[in-house]
Amino acid sequence: MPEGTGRASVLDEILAGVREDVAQRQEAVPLEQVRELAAAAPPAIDAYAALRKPGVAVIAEVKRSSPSKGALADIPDPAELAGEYAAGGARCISVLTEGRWFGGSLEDLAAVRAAVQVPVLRKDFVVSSYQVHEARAHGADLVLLIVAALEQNVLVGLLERIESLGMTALVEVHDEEEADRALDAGAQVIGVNARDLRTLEVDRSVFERIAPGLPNSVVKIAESGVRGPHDLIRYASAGADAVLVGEGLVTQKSPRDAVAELVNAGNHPATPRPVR
Ligand SMILES: O=P(O)(O)OC[C@@H](O)[C@@H](O)c1c[nH]c2ccccc12
Repeated sequence: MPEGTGRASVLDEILAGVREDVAQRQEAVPLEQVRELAAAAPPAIDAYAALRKPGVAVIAEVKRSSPSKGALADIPDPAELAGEYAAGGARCISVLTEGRWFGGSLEDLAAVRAAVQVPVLRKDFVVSSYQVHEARAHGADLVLLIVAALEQNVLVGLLERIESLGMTALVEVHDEEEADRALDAGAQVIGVNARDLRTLEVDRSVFERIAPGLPNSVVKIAESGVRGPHDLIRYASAGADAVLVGEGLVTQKSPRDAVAELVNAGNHPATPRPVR
């Protein structure tokens, strides 16, 4: 609990629910069984390589609702939406699998996996290796790890588990201290979230502050707050290899065109390239 507030942060509340839900799923399907399903899944796609290709990558997110905005879009068929995203040129698809606040599920992840060829991210509040095996069993290539939610030793353990299953960890940070922890843990793909998960406030300058301190070998992803091409260009100017976009796409009449517009901006000769 943050000092002096007397109330858990949003992140703490979300994590408490996630722990309950994981415990329930583990009752129903024991770890051993999920491990076997993960081992039997087709191999993960190399997301690091995909995100390092030229041009600013667009990671398009399947997101029904959020703690800050409530309901965003119904999304009756996540596979169809993911297909639209891929047709628009999305380099990667992010699928929220948290149910209580974001309206997602592992079924959404599996449906999206079956519908597209590009890497797929399990976007959730991962706190145990059970969830990492679940991610792989449902076809994930990338798994989000949120530094603010994890003790350092747990972060390191989960990152190793993700890599041991052939997947890539997207390690999310919100300040310099968290960025140092991500690098210490060995993160190769770092997402800077403009939204503070404790307060839900969006500050797009956070990426500009943190990105210059990250090594060139690290894939740098600007997360949240991309409303259109101008935000992508702003993040690209600060060194973003990729942007992760949810609300700005699910609320569009044509998510495919909206992705294509972002991809075009990211490929434009005037858009700054990341330094390698
Ligand atoms: O909808 P936006 O502002 O485009 O944001 C997308 C993504 O960055 C956001 O959904 C997100 C970033 N990190 C998270 C961690 C958990 C849940 C959600 C997120």
